[in-house]
Amino acid sequence: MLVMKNINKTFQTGNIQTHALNNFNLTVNEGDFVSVTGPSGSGKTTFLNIAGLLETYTNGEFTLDGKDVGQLNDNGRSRMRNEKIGFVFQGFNLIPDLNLFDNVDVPLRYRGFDAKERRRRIEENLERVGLASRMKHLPSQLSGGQQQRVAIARALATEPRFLLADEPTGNLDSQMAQGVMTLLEEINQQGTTIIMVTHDLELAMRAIRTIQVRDGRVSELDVVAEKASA
Ligand SMILES: Nc1ncnc2c1ncn2[C@@H]1O[C@H](COP(=O)(O)OP(=O)(O)OP(=O)(O)O)[C@@H](O)[C@H]1O
Repeated sequence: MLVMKNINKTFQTGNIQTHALNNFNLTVNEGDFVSVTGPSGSGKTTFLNIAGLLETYTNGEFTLDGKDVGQLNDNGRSRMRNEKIGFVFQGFNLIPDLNLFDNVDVPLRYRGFDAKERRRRIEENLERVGLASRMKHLPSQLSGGQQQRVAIARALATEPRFLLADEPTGNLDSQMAQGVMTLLEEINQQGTTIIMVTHDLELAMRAIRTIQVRDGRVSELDVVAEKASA
């Protein structure tokens, strides 16, 4: 469970202060699929980076699975991030010289799993995203949608509780975007909590909850959840 209470984030650039988050409040429960929409510059990526422990916040309360994130130092944050969080980005961020197997292996090597366990996780997760038969291919030999699937397999290989996705379909045409969204829904149904930033309202509305960020705060909550239970 992720709880943010009155989170503020101010960036200082020279003399200019930017209040990226202003008393941002959000609770994300285990098993949620939350989509985050809102205008450009409203604070969506800042929120996601704080939620994913990539960035610190200026003040407020943030607890992740009951742990007070504000009490953690850099090492503590990294450990928690490695343990609990997987990321998917708009640009896939695959390593071009490595085949799919080796791309998914990167975070597993980093985490120190033995070769047998790594192989099990790589095969299982490439299977999950429908690319088990392409393990020896390079990213450049795949479509954009397939590359994003590999990035999702890589994120899932460490078995994170939370999958955070920043515009995961932003580089994909509509059909591929729908396919990636369907995959994310399956992953969510299998138990991973997902938070996804997107400009695509149609995709956003497919999530269990849709929130809108405006001027660094949550302005509207649970449109879809209300609709679904109506
Ligand atoms: N490292 C930084 N230094 C200074 N200002 C920043 C930094 N990162 C973000 N900002 C500012 O914080 C505000 C929120 O940015 P953020 O990237 O979170 O918005 P966003 O909603 O994700 O936008 P977009 O939809 O365009 O990606 C913006 O005004 C942005 O310029």
